Amino acid sequence: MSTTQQSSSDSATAPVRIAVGSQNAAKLRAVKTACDKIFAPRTVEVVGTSVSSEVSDQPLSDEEAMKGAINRAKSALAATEGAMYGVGLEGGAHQIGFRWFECGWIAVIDPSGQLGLGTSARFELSPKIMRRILSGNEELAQVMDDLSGTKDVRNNMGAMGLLTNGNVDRDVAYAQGVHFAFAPFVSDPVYWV
Ligand SMILES: O=c1[nH]c(=O)c2ncn([C@@H]3O[C@H](COP(=O)(O)OP(=O)(O)OP(=O)(O)O)[C@@H](O)[C@H]3O)c2[nH]1
Repeated sequence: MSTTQQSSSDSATAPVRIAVGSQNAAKLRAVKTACDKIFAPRTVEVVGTSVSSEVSDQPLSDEEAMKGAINRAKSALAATEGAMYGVGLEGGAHQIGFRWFECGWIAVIDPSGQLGLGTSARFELSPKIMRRILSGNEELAQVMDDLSGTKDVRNNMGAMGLLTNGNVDRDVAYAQGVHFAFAPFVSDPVYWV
């Protein structure tokens, strides 16, 4: 076997390394679940790094949450040697009429700078929760920990899990958003160019 054949077959069997801009366990589970499907039968290695989102701890618009996801994806890719993609996930609230909702924004970036964006499904934030977020400098995770009497909801089932009685946990909802953010990289280019 020639050297060229050897190295191309090695790269085809090496794990696909995905850099994630967070060490949040629910976010890492979401990326692993989605990427195992996207890249099957190849093995996927998810590397989580703590990076700054460069937006507020509790984004209050889709635009801000999307920006946070992009910033995280770029920083994760730059920080992780050998990564094929950087992924950023950012939870954020947004207002529609008089009501408030939360969803996760997901950004995927490759070394050429190509960007894909997606979101999880969204859920409604009650006026009781929003009053605390808007008036008290609290982020959603703190309010949910306090109201549920549990600790570290953000890394586990998330507000999504608490509000659906565990039927749609944060990692499950975010995994769908990861699939949508990978769409430009995995679907027929006829839809994009
Ligand atoms: O969309 C969501 N679905 C959920 O089920 C959920 N449960 C808690 N939160 C909270 O929403 C705020 C922004 O999220 P966030 O991405 O900025 O931060 P995070 O602290 O969770 O992770 P990270 O900053 O360590 O990566 C933070 O208070 C999160 O904890 C959720 N958001």
